Formats: sequence, C-alpha cells, structure tokens
Amino acid sequence: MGPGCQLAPGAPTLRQGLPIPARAFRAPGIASLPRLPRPPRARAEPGPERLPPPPPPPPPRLWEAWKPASAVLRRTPPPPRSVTRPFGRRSQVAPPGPSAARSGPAPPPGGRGPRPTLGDRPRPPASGKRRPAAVAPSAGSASSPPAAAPPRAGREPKQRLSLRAAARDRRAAEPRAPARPGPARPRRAMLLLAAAFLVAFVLLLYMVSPLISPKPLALPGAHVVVTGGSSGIGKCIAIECYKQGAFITLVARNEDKLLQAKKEIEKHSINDKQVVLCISVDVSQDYSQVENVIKQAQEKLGPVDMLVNCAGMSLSGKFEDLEVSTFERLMSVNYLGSVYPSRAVITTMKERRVGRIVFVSSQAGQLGLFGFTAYSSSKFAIRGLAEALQMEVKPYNVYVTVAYPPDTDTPGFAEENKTKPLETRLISETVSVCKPEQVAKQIVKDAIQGNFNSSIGSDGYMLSSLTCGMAPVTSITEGLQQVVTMGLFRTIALFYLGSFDSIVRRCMMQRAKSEVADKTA
Ligand SMILES: NC(=O)C1=CN([C@@H]2O[C@H](COP(=O)(O)OP(=O)(O)OC[C@H]3O[C@@H](n4cnc5c(N)ncnc54)[C@H](OP(=O)(O)O)[C@@H]3O)[C@@H](O)[C@H]2O)C=CC1
Ligand SMILES: CCCCCCCCCCCCCCCC(=O)[C@@H](N)CO
Repeated sequence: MGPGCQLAPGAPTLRQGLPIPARAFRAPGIASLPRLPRPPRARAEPGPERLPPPPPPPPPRLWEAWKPASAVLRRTPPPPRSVTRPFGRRSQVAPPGPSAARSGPAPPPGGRGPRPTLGDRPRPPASGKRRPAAVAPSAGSASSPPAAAPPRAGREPKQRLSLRAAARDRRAAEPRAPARPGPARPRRAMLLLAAAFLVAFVLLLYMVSPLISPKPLALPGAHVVVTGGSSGIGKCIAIECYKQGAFITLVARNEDKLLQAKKEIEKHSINDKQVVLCISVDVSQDYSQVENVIKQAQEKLGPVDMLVNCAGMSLSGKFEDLEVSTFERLMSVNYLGSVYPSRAVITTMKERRVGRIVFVSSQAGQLGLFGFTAYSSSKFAIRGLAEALQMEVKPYNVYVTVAYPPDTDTPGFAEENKTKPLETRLISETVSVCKPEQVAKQIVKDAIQGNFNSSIGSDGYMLSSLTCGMAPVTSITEGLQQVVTMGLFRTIALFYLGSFDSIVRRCMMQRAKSEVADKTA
C-alpha cells in the first residue's frame, strides 16, 4: 500500500483477523529495506536477500501465492470465527504493484494502531535458522500455486490452504517440532565465558583498587586541628591522632575544658616532640576570627595536614515546639561552624597538594528522624558541602571524609537526652550506643585512607550504602559493594521505616490516652 493509500474504514487488520505472534513479523534483513513513512507498529518486512519483491497482481491471490506457508501456518493460532472476511476485503485494501506491497498500511481513520492487513505481502519466517524450509520454495513466481510451499507429509500439493487447515496443521506440527532447537552447548559455553569474564573483571578491579584510592596520609609529625576537641568524640579523635604521632591543635570555646583535654591527650604521647595546642574560639560566629586562630596555629605547628570539624551540638523536639532560633543556632554551629575552619585551611592544603578535611555529621544526617527537624537538616547540609568540596579539591590531592556516627556516649549525648522526645529516644534505640573511642578510631582510619564515607557498625554500613547517592567513591570495592547491596538494603530499610512509623503512632495514641485520663482526673 502506497503512502497515499488508506485502509478502508473498519478493514480488518491481520492481527485482528488472524493473530500472528509478534515474533513472526521480525525478519532478518528488515533494516536493509528502504524505510517508507510508516506508523511505528507496522509489520516487519522480509529482507531482499530472503524474499524477492512481491509478485504482481492478481491481488486476491497474492496472499496465498506468496505465503511462506509452513512458517506462517505453523505459527498461526486458531483462526477467528469469520475466516473468510479478511480475504473478502483484501481487494479493497491493497493496490497492485510492488511498491504497494512493500509499504505498510496507513493507520485506520478510526485510530487503532497501524496493523498489517491480511492482504499485504506475506511475512517472512521469524528466523531463517529455525524454519529454513519456510523461506524459499514459494518465492519463485507470482503464479506459483500454494503447492509451491514445501511438500509436507500429509498435505496434498495442490490443496488450497485454508486457515482452518493451517490451524490443524499447526497443532499437528507443533509437538513434533522442538520448542527451540538451538545449539545448547555453545550457549552454555557462552554463558561460562561471560561468567569467567565477569569474575576476571571483578578480580581486576580489586587488584587496581589500591592504585585508584588516595595515598594514605602519614600522621607522624602531621598537624591535626580538631574543632570540638575538648570533649566527647572530638577529644577521642585528638587522642587517636596523637597516639599516631601527630601534633594537635584543639579548638573549642571553654578554656578550662580545653586545658583538661590537653592534659588527658598528652598522656598518650609517643615522642617528646609532640605538642598539643589549645585555642579558644567560637567556630560559628565570625569567619575572620576563625581565620586568625587558624593562622596562629599554622605559625606554631606548621601547615594543617588534617582538619577535623567536630564542634557541634544537638537539640531535639517537635517541629512546632522548637524555637525558630534553635534552627538558626544549629545551622550556625553544625554547618557554618564547619564551613569557616575548612575555608580557613583549604587554600594552603591545595597549594601543598596535601590535606584531609573531616566533617562529623551523624546518622541523623543520613535520614530524617522525629524530633530532629533542626538537627538533621544541619547535618544533611554538611553532606552537600562535603560532596561539592570533594569534587573541587580532589585534583589537588585533598580528600574529604564525612563521618556518620550513631548515638555515642559523650557529654553532648547526655545533654541531648535531657530534652529528647520519647519518639526520638525510642527510634534512636534501634541502634546501640557507641563508645567515643570506637567512633574516633574509625573516623581517623577513614580520614587517613581518604575515604569519603565513614560509618560504624552494621546499621551504619547499611545506611551509608543506602544513602550513597552521588557521593564520591574512593575505592572500587566500595563502589561495587554499593551497587550490589543497594536493593537489599532498601528492602531492609522499608521494615525500619515501618517500625519507626509505628513507634510514632503508638506514642501519639499513648499521649492522647493520658490527656483524656488527666482531664477526667
Ligand atoms: N554523641 C553523639 O551521639 C553524636 C554526636 N555527633 C556529633 O559529633 C560531634 C561531637 O559530639 P559530642 O562529642 O557528642 O559533643 P560534646 O558536646 O561532647 O562536645 C562538643 C565539643 O564541641 C565544642 N563546641 C561546641 N560548640 C562550639 C562552638 N560554637 N565553637 C567551638 N567549639 C564548640 C565543645 O566545646 P565548648 O562547649 O567548650 O565550645 C566540645 O568540645 C557533634 O558535631 C555532634 O553533633 C554525631 C553523632 C552522634
Ligand atoms: C538499612 C537501613 C538501616 C537503617 C538504620 C536506621 C537507624 C536509625 C537510627 C538513627 C539514630 C540517630 C542517631 C543520631 C545521633 C546523633 O547525632 C545525636 N545523638 C547527636 O547528639
């Protein structure tokens, strides 16, 4: 049918009248045919090397003359009730001539998708390999009778093919033909080969992984600045670095606490040259102040090799119960308090092509939790800062680490627990409380290695893999693990989320009950 031709309204389509499985339309060589404008679902056409151009009229006989009988018939499902109708309409649909036969039918005005008409050119077999006999025999001339179809047992050569006969034939032939006669061995060999390649590829990745990962930072003699180093996790990080031979600058506000911490840290010295410097400043207030104290520290202990942004605080409560100033305060201490010191050291680090910047976020910086509307957002902000910064400084051999500790037994944690809503406490109890020494050890290890992510425990590992998003990877093994485990961890996370929701619901009901009880009392 030429481009100008229209399918008669209501003309039955091949799929309507004679459902042929979609794969019967796929033929090798389709791509080599000239593409005529044709709606997307038009049927496939035989390649020139498989079938010669369609024969000239008479159109009513075209279908029968050209049908690669065995292929089509064997695939033809039982015919619809009125099998004669498609043939009857054939002459209205297809104009004579090869070009007409080649082009697909125009979509019917009624709007159903373009479907091949029954009277169009015959379909080629789905695969030359599978049914080789189906292709050639009847392709010789237009006048060849259907008898030109390959002679088959139990079929008269001149017998007229009816759809009923086709269906019968198909039913009879189907069981005899193997479902998919294919070379089983080569396929298995291919699979084995693919598996071997995959294993080799993974092994190769493991082998080259250390080459791609950053060179570990040497802590002996290095200058490590720890904000929030006078208490809790920060103090333990300072001790851990000191134990490995680093020079330490502690930054915090309270001088007494600073001096106390200094004494404690100095007990862990490994050589008598090591120094612990204390600087009292609020990291969240004034950038120039922060910049000044960092300059002072660099003058005394040399350029900063590692900065640990650990100063921070937590305040929890329901969104409507938290003061607006709490949001400002937490953002200021937890986020800006990490921006300022980092900003003050980054230029020198880039110039020296050496450096580590550690941000201490929290598990609450990986997922939002009841009661942490102010805290979680300030810890999420750190992640964005860290990702962007890492992309900027990586070519300068400066590596960023974000730590996501769970609840950790520190003075800060004890303080936080005084005002924690019941829901927050119950949800947090899903994960056990860690020791600050343990958390500090992991953070220092990851920072030395230049790992972007630092987490602790199985929950921490799952959370980090699950929330890795577009975070940079510093080792191929880490990336592979994330790829492989993502779906599983999401499944586990759904159960956690369900249980958190039920905690919140139960607390709400409990409160409602006690309110009623209070009123009646
Ligand atoms: N403990 C926990 O459960 C978890 C904690 N974290 C995070 O780890 C970090 C440390 O927590 P943790 O050890 O518990 O806290 P602590 O309260 O025990 O220690 C906080 C430290 O930060 C200092 N600090 C606080 N605010 C400022 C400021 N504005 N300027 C300078 N220094 C400041 C404190 O000294 P000073 O008051 O004298 O200034 C102190 O040295 C925090 O960022 C916290 O959010 C993350 C996950 C879990
Ligand atoms: C596969 C998915 C596993 C999911 C596990 C989820 C567990 C969520 C527990 C969240 C605990 C929040 C700790 C916040 C700690 C903190 O920052 C404050 N203590 C600071 O003082």
